[in-house]
Amino acid sequence: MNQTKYSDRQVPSISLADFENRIDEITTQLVDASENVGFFCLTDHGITREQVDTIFDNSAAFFSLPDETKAQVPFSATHNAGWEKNAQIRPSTGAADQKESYQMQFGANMKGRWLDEETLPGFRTQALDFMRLAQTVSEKLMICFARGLGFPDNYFIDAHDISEPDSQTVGRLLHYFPTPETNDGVIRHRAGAHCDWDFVTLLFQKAGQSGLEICPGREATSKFGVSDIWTKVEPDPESNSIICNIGDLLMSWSDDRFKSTLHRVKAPCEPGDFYGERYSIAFFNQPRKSAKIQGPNRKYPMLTGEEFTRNAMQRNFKAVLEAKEKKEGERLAALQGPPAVSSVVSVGA
Ligand SMILES: O=C(O)CCC(=O)C(=O)O
Ligand SMILES: [Fe+2]
Repeated sequence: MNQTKYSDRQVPSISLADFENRIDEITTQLVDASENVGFFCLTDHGITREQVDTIFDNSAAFFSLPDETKAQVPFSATHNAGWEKNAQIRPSTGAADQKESYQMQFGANMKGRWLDEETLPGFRTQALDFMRLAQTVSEKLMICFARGLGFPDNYFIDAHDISEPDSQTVGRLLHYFPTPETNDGVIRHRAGAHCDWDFVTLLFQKAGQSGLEICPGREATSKFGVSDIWTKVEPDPESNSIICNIGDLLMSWSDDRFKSTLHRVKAPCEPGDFYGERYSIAFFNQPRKSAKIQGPNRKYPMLTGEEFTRNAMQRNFKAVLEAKEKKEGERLAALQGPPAVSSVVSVGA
């Protein structure tokens, strides 16, 4: 395997301190980061280290439950919510990520996808409390993005209203399994290269559990940045910062002015890589189903939030199926036997 090429690109750091008085200054910084990098680091965001630790404790408690218990709240591709294990096949790899994840929402999509209180006392309340904190931070970003694009301040906040039953915003707990350090010839993927399809993602990492890498979209020369130059984004417990990235939705809503950026959690395979168990938490800002999505210059036809999300899910699902079909075609060509039946799921931002 060729060695991964790296460079130390600067991920801009943006402080939300004294937000009310600094909105315009923060807007300028956010617009610059969104136009040029697609990733930025938020500090002074108001979520304390203890609050982040608490949700990571809840995440560990959830994932330590037996699979049969977690399977009571299975992932649904229609609702983009629930638990999956070793089931997310990324178009960039055509193979399942070696991880499990649990996606939670505020609205009707979550019906029947919470474990009961006896199984995991306090979990639901604390998870929703944390998601509300992430929403509060997100709404500050939304005001800035609205100003940057010439929309009224509340424009994106209304389109992402989590108190409405058609909210599609997702809090995602992720748990990557330890990877054997011996070279056993098996190629494993943690989170294959992808762009998120949401508005903006807030990512919480744990100290020492590295692996997140980015390849800014304007610099990637291949669809999934396979042999491109990547940049490691290390967790920074000192600053308690949140890593944020622009998703496809905001890219489209800004008429491509802001860039959705390729990223991955690298499958460890080179010296210095982190092979241990890894936990992370992502908060994907998704539009209400009824939101109307169109950029200021109307570059793309108007879509509802429901249509945008459905298209994104289908795009991923289609690419996965095509990858599977291609593989199967190759297998059949070699074997000349009957086709095998298999099932796949597509999940994520
Ligand atoms: O686990 C991470 O650090 C990143 C996860 C991610 O990119 C995703 O779930 O979309
Ligand atoms: Fe992602």
